[in-house]
Amino acid sequence: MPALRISNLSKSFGENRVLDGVDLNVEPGEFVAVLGANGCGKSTALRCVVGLEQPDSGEVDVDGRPAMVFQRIHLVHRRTALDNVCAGALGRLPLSRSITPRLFPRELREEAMWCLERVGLADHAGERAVRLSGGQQQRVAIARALCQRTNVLLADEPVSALDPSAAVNISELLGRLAEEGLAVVAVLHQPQLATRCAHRVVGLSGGRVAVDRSAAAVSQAEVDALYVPGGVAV
Ligand SMILES: Nc1ncnc2c1ncn2[C@@H]1O[C@H](COP(=O)(O)OP(=O)(O)OP(=O)(O)O)[C@@H](O)[C@H]1O
Repeated sequence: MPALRISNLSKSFGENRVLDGVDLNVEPGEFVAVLGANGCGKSTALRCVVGLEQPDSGEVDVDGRPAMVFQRIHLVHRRTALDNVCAGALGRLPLSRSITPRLFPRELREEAMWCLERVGLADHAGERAVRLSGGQQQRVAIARALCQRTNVLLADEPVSALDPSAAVNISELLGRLAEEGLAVVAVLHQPQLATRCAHRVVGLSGGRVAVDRSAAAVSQAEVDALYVPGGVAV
């Protein structure tokens, strides 16, 4: 059964019909990269999934609550990596345990440590976020999303602010997390990273899914057509 099911999703901003019947199913264990030209609605689609936008019509079914990471990494800079990851659990902690990080329960700290291990950053747990590199900060943000105990991880341009090597590392990490059982959907602006690291490539164009293929099968012409103004995949 899909961990994420998007059916006939439509969304307009005024006269601008951004999404016009988007369908997408993502299974546990799958890493789907979403491609498409600027303004084609990639972020809007993800934002509809997490509830940051209200769709006009269509349905979104998620197994549990989705978690999302962004291009701009919103960490509390003066706190440690571990405290930032613990913050992923704030939604399920009683207020009295969440006001100050010193009150984070021991079990939560252990869970957060495990999340840091999964993203390969356990040895930086005690470091303040501000001292970490961009790639390391994005790992912390991903660990924080894992600490939300999500089954569906969404990432909106998670590597756009990173240098090429960090971008590959984070994309490969998303692939590994999918292989551990998460459903992962990431908006990428680098088609070559999508075909290298994702299992499936979905291209949006004209408000719809124009390409939906395994990363191994998608052609360069199909990808190129997504970036032609008004273009439709070949
Ligand atoms: N809150 C909003 N109000 C009005 N228009 C919006 C709003 N959010 C997005 N849009 C418009 O919807 C369209 C799709 O935006 P969206 O950010 O989803 O595109 P995108 O594919 O993620 O683009 P990019 O690759 O540039 O990030 C754009 O024309 C954008 O200006």
